[in-house]
Amino acid sequence: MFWLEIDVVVADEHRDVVSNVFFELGSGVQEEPASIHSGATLIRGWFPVDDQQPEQKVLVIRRWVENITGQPVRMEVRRASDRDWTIAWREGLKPFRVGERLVIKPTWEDFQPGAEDLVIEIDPGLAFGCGTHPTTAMCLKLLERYVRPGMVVLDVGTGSGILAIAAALLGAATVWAVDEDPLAVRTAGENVARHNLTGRVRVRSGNLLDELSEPADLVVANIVAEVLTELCPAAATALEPGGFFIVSGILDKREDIVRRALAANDFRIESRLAEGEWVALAGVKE
Ligand SMILES: C[S@@+](CC[C@H](N)C(=O)[O-])C[C@H]1O[C@@H](n2cnc3c(N)ncnc32)[C@H](O)[C@@H]1O
Repeated sequence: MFWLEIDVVVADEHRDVVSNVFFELGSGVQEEPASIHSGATLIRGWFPVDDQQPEQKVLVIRRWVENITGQPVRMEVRRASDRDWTIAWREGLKPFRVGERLVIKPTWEDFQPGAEDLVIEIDPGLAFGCGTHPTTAMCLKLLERYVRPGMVVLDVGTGSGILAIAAALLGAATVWAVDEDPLAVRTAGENVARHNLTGRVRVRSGNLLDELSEPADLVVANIVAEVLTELCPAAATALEPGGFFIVSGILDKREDIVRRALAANDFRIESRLAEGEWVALAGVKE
């Protein structure tokens, strides 16, 4: 594993959202005015990457940033010396509640649960998904609303595994947790094992949508809008009529393209949550 130092210049209006995404992708973040571009900010982050797959990490980061800015961005990428940015970041993270019953507890913090609480002990490690990002929190709330005991759930882009673990704690019989990033697959596997859920939550690389051996009752994906639209046809095939597709990672200005792709694949939108610029939708397969 090594670190990449990445600079990106964005208009000031996008500064907070891009910084937040850098943070959630496991990076420390520095911001400074980009002097040659008035009204623009240079955002610098340090990202841990797998030795085999640096280009993939850069591609994921680029997708996120361009999804926010709505246009191609110039990114400068350098290899950086080791530094443990995760330590300062970890200190800020405390147990917190999402929805009615779910509690997110960082592994290194203490928490006394109530009788009804479902505690997700998470170490995001090098993957997205410590629960603080609005898109993750909204997916958790929608899972609470839609997961029923015995369901087969597919979590596409599992990151830290947080949504897959939540689905299992909410009663899903089988959860497939998949990600194209090998660091996420490793981190999710560790988080699932910590909950003794390895029998019910199966972590795999890839997206599995095309090769699932049994129909799913619910698919959840917290990925940028463009990727969600690409996933819609396969999600429609994986789900029986009446099945649910929960999607987030959608900026409000991109909501239209996701709604269109859902409608084109016979999903009727049943729930919409919004927080800041982010949107989550739940569709039912007709
Ligand atoms: C924003 S993170 C979501 C993590 C977690 N599910 C959450 O809600 O906090 C998106 C994840 O999707 C993965 N990903 C992106 N495109 C994918 C695809 N086409 N198939 C599988 N995984 C994908 C990324 O590697 C990343 O781990």
